[in-house]
Amino acid sequence: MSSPVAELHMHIEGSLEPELIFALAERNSVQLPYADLDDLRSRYQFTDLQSFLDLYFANMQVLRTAQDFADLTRAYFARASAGGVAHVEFFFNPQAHVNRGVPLHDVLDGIMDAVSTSEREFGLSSAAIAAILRDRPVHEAEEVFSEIIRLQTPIVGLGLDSAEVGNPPSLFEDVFARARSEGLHVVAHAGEEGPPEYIWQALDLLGAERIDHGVRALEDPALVARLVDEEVPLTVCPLSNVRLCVVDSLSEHPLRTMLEAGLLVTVNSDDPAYFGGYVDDNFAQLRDQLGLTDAERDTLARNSIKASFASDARKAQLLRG
Ligand SMILES: Nc1ncnc2[nH]cnc12
Ligand SMILES: [Zn+2]
Repeated sequence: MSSPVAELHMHIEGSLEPELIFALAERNSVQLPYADLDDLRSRYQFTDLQSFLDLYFANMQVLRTAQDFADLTRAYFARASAGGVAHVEFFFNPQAHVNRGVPLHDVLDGIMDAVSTSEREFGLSSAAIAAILRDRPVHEAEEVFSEIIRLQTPIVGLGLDSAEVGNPPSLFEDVFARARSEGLHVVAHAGEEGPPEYIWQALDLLGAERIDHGVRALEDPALVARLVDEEVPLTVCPLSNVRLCVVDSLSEHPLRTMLEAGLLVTVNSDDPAYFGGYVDDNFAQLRDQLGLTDAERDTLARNSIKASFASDARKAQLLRG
């Protein structure tokens, strides 16, 4: 029996499986531009982050009600738990829903309803991180964040995602400062497609406690030294990196190099419905294609628990297995 894992980098909207897209389209009378499931699946071929984001945002149009968000979140919890995930901190993109007319409280009610029962229903502790769309105007981020706070939503943190290049962390200093002053954890996607400079900014300007992806840190030895020294976790997503052409293949993935450099690396699924698998699939394919050993898997599992925002008591429980 392998040790339990915490998943720290996944987007709940990225767990929207093709079957659920069709079921929700039917439930909500949404006309899909796909003939059938095969037609939809044939589009899951990406050349870069933006080509994926276009489909990701298009498909989430089927999410309309609090029940839809609760069903989506519970479907992910069930699948993650079956794959050995014992704790999850997941992203959701409030702007992506509010901007197309879904009331924020419906998004939050649905997601938080699933979070509130995850331990009882799935044996999985869970927490939600609101992620800001970095390719949208800064004022929009500030407005949606204010509303989340006004509604006293029990999120655990604020994150930053979407199209990276040309949208540096520096733009969002103020909203991240507010999040920290509200006592929230802060994390940011950086160094996926964007340069190491964006990782420096995420650390220095946003106060990011974890870097999501961060694979391009390897291009900057001074940055690697800092990340090692300060034990900043990197939430790496191997299958995502292959599917978005960040790396050429899993066998060439820098995960082992990162571990050997002393970085606090974790393995995550990012958008599992789009990238060919959940956390357990990532580990299985790393074993088969990168030769990941059981000892390396255990290190990665322990890293994920250490890097989580779970309470010390919950961390100790998870580490005991
Ligand atoms: N891999 C990723 N990078 C940036 N934004 C995202 N949103 C969903 N998946 C993402
Ligand atoms: Zn991501």
